[in-house]
Amino acid sequence: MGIGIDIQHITKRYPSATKNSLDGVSLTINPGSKFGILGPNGAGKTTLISIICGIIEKTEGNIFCHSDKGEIEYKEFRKKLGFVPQDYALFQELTSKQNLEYFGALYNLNRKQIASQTDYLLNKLGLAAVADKQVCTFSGGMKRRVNLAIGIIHQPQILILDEPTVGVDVQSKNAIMKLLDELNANGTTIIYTSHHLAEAQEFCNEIALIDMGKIILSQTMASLLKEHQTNSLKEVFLELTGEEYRDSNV
Ligand SMILES: Nc1ncnc2c1ncn2[C@@H]1O[C@H](COP(=O)(O)OP(=O)(O)OP(=O)(O)O)[C@@H](O)[C@H]1O
Repeated sequence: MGIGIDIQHITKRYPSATKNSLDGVSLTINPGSKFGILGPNGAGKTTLISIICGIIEKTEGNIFCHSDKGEIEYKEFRKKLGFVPQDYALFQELTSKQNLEYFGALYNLNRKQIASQTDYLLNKLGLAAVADKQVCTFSGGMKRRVNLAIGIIHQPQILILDEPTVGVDVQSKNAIMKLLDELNANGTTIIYTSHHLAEAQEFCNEIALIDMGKIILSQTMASLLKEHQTNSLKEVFLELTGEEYRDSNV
C-alpha cells in the first residue's frame, strides 16, 4: 500500500541565484510513511517538494517512484499524488462546495464521485454548514481546511503538504492532523513540512532534516530521539542547525 520515492542527488539552482538551493539531495521515502521534511527558513523544503510534485524543474538528479508492485512512471505517480501548497490554492469567490466540485472535475472524477467526496470531506472537516458560503468570508483555519479538502478530493495514494497548519487554531489543527492520520492508516504516504516541531514529533514516524540545501539526517523519529537521548525534537533541531537566524537577504 502507498507510494514510495527515491530521490537521488537532486540539485537546484534558480536562474537568478548565485548558489544552489538544493545541493546533492538524496532521500528515500518509504511507502506508507508519515515523513516530515524539516529545516530552518530557506533550507530548501519548498524547493524540494515543488520538484517532487513537478511544479519546478530540477537542475540535476533523479526521482524514482514505486508502489508495492514495483517502479511506476513519473506520469503515473502524478495521477496518484495529492498536493496541498502553503499558499491557498482555491477560488476565494466560489463557495467551498463549488471549489471541491471544480477541482473534482479537474481530476476527472465523475459526478457521483464528486458529490460523495464533496459531501464526505465537507462533513469530515466541519465545513458542511458553510458549504454554500463564499470562501473569501472564511477564517484562516477554515480556508486551510478547504485547501486540504481540495488536495485530497481524488483520494491520492501519496500526499504532500507544505505547512498545512500554519496560522490555524488548535481546533482546525486537530481536525487536519486527525484526517492525515486517518488517510495514512488507510495506506496513503504522507510527506509534510512544518515549523511546528512538537506537531511534527507527534505526527511523523520518519524525518529528514535539511539545512542550506543539504540533508543533515534522515531516519525514524524514534531512532533520532533515542540517539540524542531526548524526548524533544526541538532540542535535536537546535543542536544540529544552531541558534543563528537564517535571514538570507542581510
Ligand atoms: N524563485 C526563486 N528564485 C531564487 N531563489 C529562490 C527562489 N525560491 C527560493 N529561492 C531560494 O532557495 C532557497 C530555499 O528556499 P525554500 O523556499 O525552498 O526554503 P524553505 O526551506 O521552504 O524555507 P521556508 O521555511 O522559509 O518556507 C532560499 O535561499 C531561497 O531564497
